[in-house]
Amino acid sequence: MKPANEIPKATARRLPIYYRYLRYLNDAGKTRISSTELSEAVKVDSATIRRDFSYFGALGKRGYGYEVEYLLDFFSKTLNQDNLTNVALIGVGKLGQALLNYNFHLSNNVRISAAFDVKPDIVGKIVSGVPVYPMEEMIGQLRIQQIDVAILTVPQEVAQTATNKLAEAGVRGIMNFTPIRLSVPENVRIQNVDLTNELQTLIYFLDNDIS
Ligand SMILES: NC(=O)c1ccc[n+]([C@@H]2O[C@H](COP(=O)([O-])OP(=O)(O)OC[C@H]3O[C@@H](n4cnc5c(N)ncnc54)[C@H](O)[C@@H]3O)[C@@H](O)[C@H]2O)c1
Repeated sequence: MKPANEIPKATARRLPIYYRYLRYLNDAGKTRISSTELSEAVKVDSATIRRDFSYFGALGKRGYGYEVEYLLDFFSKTLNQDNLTNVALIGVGKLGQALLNYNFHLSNNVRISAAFDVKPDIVGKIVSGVPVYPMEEMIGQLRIQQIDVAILTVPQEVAQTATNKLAEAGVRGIMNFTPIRLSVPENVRIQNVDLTNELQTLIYFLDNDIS
C-alpha cells in the first residue's frame, strides 16, 4: 500500500464515491461485488477502479470480485471514517443557512459544529442545531473545538479578512464559496467551489459534444 501522499489526487477524489456505494451494498446485505458491477454502479470504468484499488494493495480476486465488508472496512480506515471531523461555517446568510440545514447528512464523519457571523439578529441563535457565535469569538472557539476546516460563505468584500483570521486560528483547509481567490499561508489548503463555473463547464461540454 502506498503512503497517502503518493496516491494520485484523482484516485483520492473517487474514494468517497466507492465508499458510499459500498456502504449502500453492505446495508442491503450484499457480500460480494464484481468489478464490472461496481463500475456500472459508480460510473467509473473497471480499469480505473482496478488501478485505483491497486494503490492500496491487491484487494480483489480475479473471477471472484471484491468482498464488500473487507473493502468497506478498508476504505473506512483510509478515509478516516472512524474520526468525526468538526467543521466551522463562516457567514450564516442564504447559502450558509442552506449548508447548515444540509449539514452533510450523508456523511458519518463530517459535521458543521460551529457557525460564525456578525449580524446581531442571528448571533447567539441555534440554526439547524448549530450554535452561531459572534466573529470576535471565532479564533477562541476554533481552538477550543479543535476545528481545522472551515466553509467560507461571507460576502466577498470580507472574505480575505475572514480568511486571515481562520489562518491565525490554525485552520488548515478552507472550502471557499466566495468568488474571490484567497491568499493564504503555504500550510492552508483552499478548495474553491463555484456552481456557476460548474454549470458553464457542463453546458460547454454539452455544446461541444465532449464526453
Ligand atoms: N460558489 C457558489 O456557487 C456560490 C453560490 C451562491 C453564493 N456564493 C457566495 O457565497 C457568499 C454568501 O452568499 P449569500 O447569498 O449567502 O450571502 P448573504 O448576504 O445572504 O450572507 C452572507 C452572510 O455573511 C455575514 N457576514 C458579513 N460580514 C461578515 C464577516 N465579516 N464575518 C462573518 N460573517 C459576515 C452576513 O451577516 C450574512 O449572514 C457570497 O460571497 C456569494 O458570492 C457562492
